[in-house]
Order: sequence, then structure tokens, then C-alpha cells
Amino acid sequence: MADVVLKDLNMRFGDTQALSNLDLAIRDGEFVVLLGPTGAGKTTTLRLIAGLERPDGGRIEIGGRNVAGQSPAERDVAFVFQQYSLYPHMTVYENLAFPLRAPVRMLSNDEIDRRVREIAQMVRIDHKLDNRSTRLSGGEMQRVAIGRALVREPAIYLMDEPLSSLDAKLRAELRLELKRIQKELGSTLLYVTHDQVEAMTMADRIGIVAEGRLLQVGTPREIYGNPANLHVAARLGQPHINLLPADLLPGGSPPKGTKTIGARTEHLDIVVGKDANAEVDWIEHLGDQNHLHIRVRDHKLVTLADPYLSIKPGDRINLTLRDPLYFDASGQRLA
Ligand SMILES: Nc1ncnc2c1ncn2[C@@H]1O[C@H](COP(=O)(O)OP(=O)(O)OP(=O)(O)O)[C@@H](O)[C@H]1O
Repeated sequence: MADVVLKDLNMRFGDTQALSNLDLAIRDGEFVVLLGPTGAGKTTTLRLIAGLERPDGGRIEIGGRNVAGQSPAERDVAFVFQQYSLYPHMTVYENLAFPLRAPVRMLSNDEIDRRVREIAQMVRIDHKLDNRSTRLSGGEMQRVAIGRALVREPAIYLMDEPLSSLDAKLRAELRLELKRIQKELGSTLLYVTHDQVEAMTMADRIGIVAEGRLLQVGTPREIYGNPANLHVAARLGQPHINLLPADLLPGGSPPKGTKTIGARTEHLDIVVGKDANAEVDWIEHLGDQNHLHIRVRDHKLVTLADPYLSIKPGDRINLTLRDPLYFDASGQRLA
């Protein structure tokens, strides 16, 4: 495994500036997630590291070496794509063994067999080793695709939304497993997604990207609790953070220059019935939790509410702020 350093990367496709001055240092053994909307430049970043594209400017170092002149094979990376890309005519076993059979590796059949079985067990596909890879469910195919990357020990694993084609239950399962395996192997992993839950649960550090720029890098806790600007604040949190004018609600102490207040559920105190300044519009029942839609003058807010909170549409409530986030007119975070 190795550290990977991206310095001032730039990439343009025709009129589209896909990446602008991107700097990122991924430490050896670190799980970094790039989180951003579609078209943000996430896949382009992975393709540049893998050597599938050449940057217009900047430098990529893997394990301290500049890889500019190196082919994808020489760079020693393993790529997992969104769509399982298995060899359909091969069994699961052969798919897993394939990357180990390259002549340069000079591994004995016993070594290959040991490694294949070890990884198959890790990704929980060991009971299907003799199956044709086409005779598998979507989740199983994706396990094999991930296993086929993990069977090697490259400098870095690059994963492009590897779980996005799976159903929610399987995604949640594989998310946990992938994190466990990465820890076990001590792998360096750069993972791309637009799913905030994946980013929050798996990453050692998250990089928030938008329009080809890296806006902030930090631990999930830092990115969630200490966002640098409105854009980053809006990427995380369910329901979405409420962006309110500075004078809408009492509570908090907005610093000079505050234009917008960012209020998530934990920044809103609700008291039913007393000194009402807001009204419950409607309640979305999601089972384990409720989304409370609230109206304050002509502004609408959404917050999480305890399912046992005795409240109904039309009820008047008192809403106050508790240590919310403050942003200036340009969207930058204030203290
Ligand atoms: N080969 C290409 N030719 C032209 N434009 C491209 C090419 N590859 C990427 N782009 C453009 O570069 C920008 C960044 O694309 P990229 O695929 O890196 O985004 P992304 O963040 O991975 O998005 P998604 O989540 O949809 O995969 C987009 O505007 C995209 O249309």
C-alpha cells in the first residue's frame, strides 16, 4: 500500500473544466471518500490516478514516485467500477484468480488458491466459487467485482460508486463489510460516491467536490459539524439543512456580517403551545422517525421529530435556535 498525492490537478474536456487546481494527499492506509453531485469531477479524479486519462496540468505521486510517464499497469492501482465488470464466461473462482495469474506475478497455483479462497471468504462469496459469474445476483456479482480488486495488493484501490447499483439493504451490508475489509487489510482506498451515508460511515476523511473543485477535506465529524461554507453544509444531513435569514428565529448569537443561518435538527428547540412563533404544516411518518414540516412566517423548515412527540398539523409551536451555523453574504462560514 502507498500514499497518493495529487498536486494542482487540472483537466478540461472541450468547454468543460472537469477539475480545477485539485490538491489532495491520501495517507497510506487511509480510506478517503470524494463526495459530490453528478458532474463534480469525481470519476475524472480516479481516472487520472489510474492513468486512464492524462491531466492538462499538475502532478500525481503514488508512493512518492511521479507517475506521469507510467501506463495504468505500471501504476499498480486496482479499479472497481459502478457496474460489475466480470468475465462472463469464467467461474467466480476464475474471476478472482485472474489478476493473480499475470506472468509477472510468478505466483504458484497453491498461493493463488490460498489467496482466492481467503478473499472469497472476506467478501462472503466462498459458497459460489464454482458458479458461472453470470449465474449470480447483482449483489453477488458486485461482491466478486470488489473481491477481484482486493485479491491483489496494489498501491491504492480506486472505487467508483461500487455499491450504487445495489438495493438499499445490500448496500448497507456491503458498506459495513467494505470498511471492515479495508481496515483488516490496511488498504489505501479512494472511494467516489454521491451518497452521504456511505461517505459518513466509511470515510476516515471526506473530500467535498463541486464543479471540479475540492471545497473541503476533513473527518466526517469535521465536515458535518464544521463546514467551511454553505455548499459543504448543504451536502450533509438528512433532512437537508435549513437555510434561514439571520433575523427569522430567536436564539443563537449571530456574529457581525451574518447573512444566512444554517439550522439542522440539532440546532432547533421545539416547545409545543407556548409563545408560538411557528406552525406545524404537516408530518411525514417514516416509521422510526418523523419529518416535521414547519412554517415560520413565509419560510418553511424541515426537522426530525421524535415519533412519540404529541403534535399534529396546525399546532402552534415555539421554535428557537441553539448554536446554529452562521454564513456571510458570500456563503462562507463565520465563527
Ligand atoms: N470523456 C469526456 N468527454 C467530455 N466531457 C467529459 C468526459 N468525461 C467527463 N466529462 C465531463 O467532466 C465533468 C466531470 O465529470 P465526472 O465524470 O468526473 O463527474 P462525476 O463527479 O464523476 O459525476 P457522476 O457522479 O455523474 O459520475 C462533467 O461535466 C462531465 O460531463
